[in-house]
This record gives sequence, C-alpha cells and structure tokens, in this order.
Amino acid sequence: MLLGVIADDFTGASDVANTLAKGLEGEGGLRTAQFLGIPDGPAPAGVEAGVVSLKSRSIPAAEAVRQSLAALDWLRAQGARQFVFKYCSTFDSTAEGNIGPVGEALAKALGVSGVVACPAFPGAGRTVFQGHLFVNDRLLNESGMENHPLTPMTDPDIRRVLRAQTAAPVGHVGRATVAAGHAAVAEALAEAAARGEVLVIVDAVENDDLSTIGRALDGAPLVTGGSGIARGLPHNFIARGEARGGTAAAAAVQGPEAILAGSCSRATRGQIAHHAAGHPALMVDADDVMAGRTGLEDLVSFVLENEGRAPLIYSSADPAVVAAAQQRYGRNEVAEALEGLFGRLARRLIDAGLRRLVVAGGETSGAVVSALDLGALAVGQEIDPGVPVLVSQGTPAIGLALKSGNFGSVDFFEKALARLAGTA
Ligand SMILES: Nc1ncnc2c1ncn2[C@@H]1O[C@H](COP(=O)(O)OP(=O)(O)O)[C@@H](O)[C@H]1O
Ligand SMILES: O=C(O)[C@@H](O)C(=O)COP(=O)(O)O
Repeated sequence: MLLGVIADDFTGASDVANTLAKGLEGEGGLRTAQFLGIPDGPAPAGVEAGVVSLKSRSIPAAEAVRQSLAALDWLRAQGARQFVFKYCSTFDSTAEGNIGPVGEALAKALGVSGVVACPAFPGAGRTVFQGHLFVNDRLLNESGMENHPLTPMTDPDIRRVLRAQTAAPVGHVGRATVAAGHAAVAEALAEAAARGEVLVIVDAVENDDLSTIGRALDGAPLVTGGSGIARGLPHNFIARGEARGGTAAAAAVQGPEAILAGSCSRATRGQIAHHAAGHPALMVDADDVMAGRTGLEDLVSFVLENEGRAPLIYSSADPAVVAAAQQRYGRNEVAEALEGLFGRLARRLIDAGLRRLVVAGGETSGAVVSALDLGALAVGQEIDPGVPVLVSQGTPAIGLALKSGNFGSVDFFEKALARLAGTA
C-alpha cells in the first residue's frame, strides 16, 4: 500500500476511493480498496490505496480521535507512506469537531504541521475562495446544509469554523498563491508550518487548482480534505514509477435489489420524489419507529414482493418534519433508531438473497454496511461524480452504491441499480 485514507463516513470513503481509482484523465489512478471499519487482518495483495471507512463524523471528538489514530496505525502497518484524512466537501462538523481534533491528532502522530485542509470538490459544485466554502453559487450556510439533521452548517467561513475546533492557529493559502503554481503552494505551507499553524485552509475553485495542490503535496505525510484533494495524489506515485495507473474494470452483479434512503438532504429528497413517481416506494415514519410500530418483516416483504421493480424504502423527510421529530425524541435518539432499523433491514435482505443495494446518506450507509460484514470492497466504475460501483470480494458478491446525501442526478437510484448490474 502506498497511500492510506481515513474517511469520517462511509459515503465519503466511497467518494475518495472513486477519486483515487480514477486519478487524472488519461493517466488513471491507484488500485483502490474500501474497507468497512479497521480490518482485523492485512489488506489484500496489490492494493495501492486503502480507504478505511469510519463512522466518526458525528460521534464525540475524543472517540473520533481514538478511532482515527487506530486507522492510521493499521494503514502504516500496511506500508502506506502518505495519509489522507477525508471529511465532507461541505465541511460537516460542529463547534466540538471532529475535523479539527482529528486533523490535529493525526498531524501530531505524524510529526507535521502546515497541513492542507481543503474540502473543495468542483465536480460536485463545492469550491473554496477567500476561505469561504460555496456549494454551486451559494455560500455553505445558504445551500441547505444549514438544515442538516446532525451537523447544520451555519458559517461559510471555514477558517472560523475550523478555529473553533482547534488548539493551534489555523492558516490560509489564497487562490492567488494556488494560481502561482505548486512551488508557491509548497512554500506557503512551509511558511504556515514555521508560524505554528497546524491546519491550513487552501482555496481551490477548479480541478486544475486541485492538481496544482496535489503536486505541491508530493511526499507530504498528511493531507486533509474532501475527495477533491485526492485528485492529484495518484499522479505523484505514477510519475515515480511506483504505481502503474490505468482504471479499474467495471464489475457487474445480478440479482434482487433495493434502495434504502435515510438522507434528508435536498438532492436525496428530489431523487426520492422522482423515483417514487414510477417505482414502488415505502416511507418509514419516525414516530412509528420510535413507538416500535414499524414491522421489520413488513419492510422485508415489501422489497421481496417488488423484486425487479427497484423498490425504495426511505425515512427521509423535509427539514420541518425532521426538526419536529428531533424535538420530540432527541436528535441522536431518532437518528440511532432509524439507522438501527436500516441496518437490521439490510442484514435481513441480504440473508433473503438481495444482491444489489443502493444506500442514500453517509450515516445511514455506515449503519447499513456495518451490519453486513462484507470485508474489502473493490472500487469500480463511477455512477455519478463521487459515487462509484462497489463490489464485495466474498461469496456471494454484493454490489453496493453508497451515495452521499447531496450527490447524484435526479434519476440516480435507477441508474445506480443498472450500473451495478452492468446494464448501463
Ligand atoms: N425522518 C427523520 N427524522 C429525523 N431524522 C432522520 C429522519 N430520517 C433520517 N434521519 C437521520 O438523519 C441523518 C441523515 O444523515 P445521513 O444519513 O448522513 O445523510 P446525509 O448524507 O444527507 O448527511 C441520519 O442519522 C438519519 O437516521
Ligand atoms: O465530501 C462529500 O461531500 C462526500 O464524500 C461526503 O462525505 C458526504 O457525506 P454525506 O452527505 O453525509 O453522505
């Protein structure tokens, strides 16, 4: 293994795995595997980039730090020399963390400072300019992320957001420096380190900026950011002849299918409305779940009875409904109950023969795949920006698409099932 990634959620892990597997246009990327949690044994032979998926975005900061350091140890033991801490391109976090505490703990463990922090992902409309994060043409706090059920983002100045979470000063490298080229970026990061800045927000508004930053990070032990920051990293290994490049072969998995959605993000709600207009769809009501009125076997039957018709089960609701449920039961309580239900449902469905599964939502995906014990996942073709086909390596093979809440076109669900089956 050359490169090791610690991802703070499971959809984010797929996103960065996709970026590393793709690499730069015309050159290709690294042979990449996604791991669900920290594996017990060694990585399979031939893996050049290993992505450890944690569910550490919304847990107490001290626990997120503990898990991230354990992931770092495992990746180091596999031989990785460069490490990426992957967080959300919308910088999902709270005043307590977990981006700052985990970033600083990894920097300390690796003995570095002047570490890049860049959530930009222009392919999905996320750009950083003057230290502010945009989603398409909106500032972060007007993008819908201000209503996120677990990590509402109400400040677009991510230097200020990060300062609230960190012990050391936070630096900033502006776009003009990035436009001046990779040597200028490397110099600016070295100056930031000399000033005692551990994490440094770096502006990036287009893919070329990320390629420039990637070149500046050749040999840097630690990189932090959204999946975009990984864009230029495979090139450094390929240019040195340590990796061959190229792209992963598309895998195909036939068999019964389901879509499970727990994301309440705008894009997912649009995808649900679109899909439900032409396919069987069942809403899980948070009040019913909290009162123990939701029958797991009813949900299983709904999926099995609708085999071949792309059945969807969702708890997703608009911000007012989510806020009311959180007020009644508590934010974590309702999230845990819904995530637990989706996890048990997925387990039962796989036991009943399900082979293709699309999940919408990072926390939801974490709960679902943690319940499945799938081992390493090979990363295949990209379905939409940031979402690849994933195929488990055990028998029977399970095809998965773990979709970040705000990713994907409006017809994503149907498209993903077709890509998993190799029919589109
Ligand atoms: N109807 C609902 N009421 C309250 N919380 C919900 C509801 N539906 C889903 N949730 C919770 O909201 C959170 C959504 O987070 P996540 O799955 O990460 O989606 P995203 O990728 O959009 O951030 C999950 O913890 C989920 O259980
Ligand atoms: O960086 C991103 O936007 C995604 O990879 C991601 O982490 C999104 O998280 P969720 O919206 O919670 O799925």
